[in-house]
Amino acid sequence: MDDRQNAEKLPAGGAGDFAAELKYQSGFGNHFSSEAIAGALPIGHNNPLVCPYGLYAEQINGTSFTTPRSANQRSWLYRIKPSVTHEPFKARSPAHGRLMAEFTQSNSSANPTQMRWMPVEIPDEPTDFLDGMFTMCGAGSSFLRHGYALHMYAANKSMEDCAFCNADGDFLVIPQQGRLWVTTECGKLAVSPGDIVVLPQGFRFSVSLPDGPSRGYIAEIFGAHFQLPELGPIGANGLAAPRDFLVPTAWFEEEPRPEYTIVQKYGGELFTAVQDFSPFNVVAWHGNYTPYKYDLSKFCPYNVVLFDHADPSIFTGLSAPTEKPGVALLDFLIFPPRWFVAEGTFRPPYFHRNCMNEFMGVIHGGYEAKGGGYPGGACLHSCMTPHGPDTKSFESTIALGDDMGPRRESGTLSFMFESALIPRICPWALESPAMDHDYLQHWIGMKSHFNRELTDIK
Ligand SMILES: O=C(O)Cc1cc(O)ccc1O
Ligand SMILES: [Fe+2]
Repeated sequence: MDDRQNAEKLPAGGAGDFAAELKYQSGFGNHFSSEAIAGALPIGHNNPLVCPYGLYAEQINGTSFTTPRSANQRSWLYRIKPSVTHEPFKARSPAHGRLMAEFTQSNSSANPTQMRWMPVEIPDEPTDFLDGMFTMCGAGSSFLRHGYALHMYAANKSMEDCAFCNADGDFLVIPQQGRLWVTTECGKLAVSPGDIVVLPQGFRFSVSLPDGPSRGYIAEIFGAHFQLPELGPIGANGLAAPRDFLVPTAWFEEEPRPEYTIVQKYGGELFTAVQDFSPFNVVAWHGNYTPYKYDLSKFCPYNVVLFDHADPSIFTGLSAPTEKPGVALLDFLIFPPRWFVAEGTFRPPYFHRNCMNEFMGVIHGGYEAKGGGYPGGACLHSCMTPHGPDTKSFESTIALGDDMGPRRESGTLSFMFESALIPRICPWALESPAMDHDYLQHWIGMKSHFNRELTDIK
């Protein structure tokens, strides 16, 4: 339990601190409701002729109107001014240049090589969350509502007088260094390394960096939303529990904001629209389409208790499905601190070739295979590209022989995204100074242990 109790969380800060005052609602996919002023939420009516306090009613739909009820997602926001009250959208100048939402032969590369990137440098020049984001790889198209993009970010300053709105897809953000204070239309979320936050398509949000230098990972999915995985024979409990997902409570600001900019990502390009008020003017809301956060230390891992190595799908925290049962558009797998107890078993991740595509990152500590990993770095093993324990891990595991005993891997937290869609790599990711060109060296020197006399398995 020690990692969970001592989970590295930064102090909450003093009076007036963003995080200290926050209240959340708990649950996954619930029909939530919240009001910042008592009586602001119309009861028994979504769209009254006149809303309480003269608020405007506005619906945000995260699924088509006609999506079956079990998957339908929408919320009603009661706001001081409607979102439409803004100047025309214009292409942002300068253009961003390192974001992609449609992966084609002309803008990105097919490359099956095992790839690893060292931890990303945080820039010296003032850079906010939006400008600090860059796409690493992805597949499919936002326009066709099928695919994903994997981004990283490295930033050092808060977004000011501007909110981001992603029309392309849902973001799942994984801070690795530095807290994120995220203001959304549904309220505020304080997110620390070790937490994740999901910002669904279309919600306006602004990110402050209370710790300055910050970096992390962002997965974006087009045309799907994350769900909790089925538990099958695991039973009714285990892995990520619905009640550990936290949803904000209504918070609003009403002061005029003469030059407030909405930056809309649409087809991977950025557009800006100026308005004279804050988009965070929602006094009350209700619905099941909301941002949410999750503390990864709450994840309850299951695994083998006698022998062999479970497939990593046992670590699925959230899953965005395709139309094929059991085939993910993007699974999010959590590798938390845990016990290794399997007897007579080669415990590190096995040698593997997968029809799926695997992208990994490290939040803290290391990862026991593939030349280790570094916090803030990343690696990609695409469809059918071999990977597995590096020479050193293989030899040292074999050398330990039978008497490994139960061993606790502490102080570690890493994750993997797994997708059926083959990623294309962005040119700036291939040319990045963080690219580890020696990655394959980790498997050099694997020697043959083939011996016709060795007939028993241990
Ligand atoms: O390290 C990896 O690449 C991920 C991974 C984990 C695991 O437990 C088994 C196979 C596998 O590919
Ligand atoms: Fe794998």
